[in-house]
Amino acid sequence: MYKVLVSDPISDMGIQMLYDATDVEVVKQSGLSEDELIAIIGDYDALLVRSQTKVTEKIMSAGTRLKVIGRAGVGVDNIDLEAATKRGIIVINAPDGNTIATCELTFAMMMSTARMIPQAYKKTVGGEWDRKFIGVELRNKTLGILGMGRIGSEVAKRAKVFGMEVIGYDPFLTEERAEKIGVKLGTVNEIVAQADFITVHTPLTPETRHLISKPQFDIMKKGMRLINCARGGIIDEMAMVEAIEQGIVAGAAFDVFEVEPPQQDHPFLNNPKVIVTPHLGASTIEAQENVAIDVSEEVLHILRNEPFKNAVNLPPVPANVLNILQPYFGLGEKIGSILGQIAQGAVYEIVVNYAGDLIDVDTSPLTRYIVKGVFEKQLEGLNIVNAMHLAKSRDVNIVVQKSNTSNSFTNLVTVTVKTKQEEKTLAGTLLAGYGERIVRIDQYPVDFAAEGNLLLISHNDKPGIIGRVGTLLGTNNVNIATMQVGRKVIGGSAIMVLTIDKSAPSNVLDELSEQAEIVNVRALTV
Ligand SMILES: NC(=O)C1=CN([C@@H]2O[C@H](COP(=O)(O)OP(=O)(O)OC[C@H]3O[C@@H](n4cnc5c(N)ncnc54)[C@H](O)[C@@H]3O)[C@@H](O)[C@H]2O)C=CC1
Ligand SMILES: O=C(O)CCC(=O)C(=O)O
Repeated sequence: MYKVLVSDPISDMGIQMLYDATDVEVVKQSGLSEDELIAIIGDYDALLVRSQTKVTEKIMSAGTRLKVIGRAGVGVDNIDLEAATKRGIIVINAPDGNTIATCELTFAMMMSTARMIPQAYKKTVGGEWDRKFIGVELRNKTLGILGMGRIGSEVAKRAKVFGMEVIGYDPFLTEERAEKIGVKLGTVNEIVAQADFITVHTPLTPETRHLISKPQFDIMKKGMRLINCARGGIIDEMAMVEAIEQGIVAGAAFDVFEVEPPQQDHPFLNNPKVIVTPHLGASTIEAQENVAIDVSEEVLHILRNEPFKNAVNLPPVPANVLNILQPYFGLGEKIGSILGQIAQGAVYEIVVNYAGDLIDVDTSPLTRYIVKGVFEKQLEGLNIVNAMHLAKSRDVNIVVQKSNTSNSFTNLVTVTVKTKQEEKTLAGTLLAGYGERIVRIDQYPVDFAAEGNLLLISHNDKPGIIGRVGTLLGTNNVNIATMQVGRKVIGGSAIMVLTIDKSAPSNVLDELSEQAEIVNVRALTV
């Protein structure tokens, strides 16, 4: 039974599939302190959070069973990603579910600051009939958008409908895409100098921290308005207060703060030109359901060892590449696993060669599976998130090669594992109608499906050996399911690959090793 802890308020409707899963127990407990979380996290396989829970390294190290942290939302700045990656904890988010909610809040904030709706509301309910709130129209104004991802692009579309001119900046925004959504491209400073309204939609990173600060306020159009529904700190709060005092900024609307919640004496809170909300961008019924559904689905996939898509601490794999590579993941892992079990000594290099169909795509996700396979019997807590990190931290050199030809195979994955004592090579392919096949061990051609208990016996190709191995296993009640013999030349060295129904006891392995003409015996499980 997998145990999932939900430590922030997350839509019950959205996580219904977790409640419904017969292999999952869900516990909801919000508002825990770090120490309280540390005390209980050891019982859980998954942790689901929004933005309140700060998932620190200490919490993760207490979470000895933790496989996945699910963030029901976009930003993962409340999760220590580096610590998660080191421990092999997969971090997933729900990047699409709250785009519209946040975009619509941004628009509401822009209109509110243009027409001073909250300020007017406050006076009206306070009994004052003040009609001096003269606002500005959005039509014919210039909107600058910093960060043209999901939310920024949706804001741009709506701004166009309101008759605004839109200038955008995003290092990944191409001219073609900008043209398609009717946005002019500009640099941060060009935007700052021209815009009547500016809204930011980037993550908070070292590059975006104080993206708008004193130098930008100095060149801003007087009387402009600013909106931040992304992350506190993208706009320098103190520099903005000064810019309001200097009449540069006529109004601002902030949903997010450098420190949340802000202190009672935060200068925004009693400034009549600043509208504030308590980080409500994603707070719609629809968005909360969407993100909870997305994150629950992914958590279930990860707990059940099924493929998943939104891991934040793994490089993204485009769908077209994933479609090509996914069928090879199992094969790659098995090749790695066999090599990891048969190679004697500490591995210092893994050489992977991709041939045939595989040479045209970025194969690094597949390489992760191979590396994971090599070390899976040696390193506890290893998974595809931390496999490369753990290999590199042990100074293992990973070399990836690609070749056009693959002899008679349409695709071929060949892996060599090097230790101080020896080099071992295995090649595998996906054969139409037959699935994953291992087709070479060292220099020997073979053909078998790597599954269950295997015996690899290196021997000299002499009459009677196969019979003796069969008899010895039979008399010890070890049933042989399949047998393959590979050799290069008659009478030379050869290899025997047996799949057996249960693992052979060590005395049987010793007896096998002692047989004349048998060079070595290696038992493994795949
Ligand atoms: N207030 C709230 O409740 C919510 C806030 N957010 C925040 O909004 C941010 C944006 O969300 P999405 O649009 O879904 O993310 P996204 O990943 O689709 O877009 C972010 C964009 O920022 C761009 N970017 C990164 N560095 C930049 C830089 N130095 N200058 C300009 N652009 C840069 C990226 O290229 C990307 O296109 C999130 O990172 C999150 O922090 C998201 C949802 C709700
Ligand atoms: O969960 C929330 O309400 C915050 C949403 C957010 O900031 C995000 O998704 O990045």
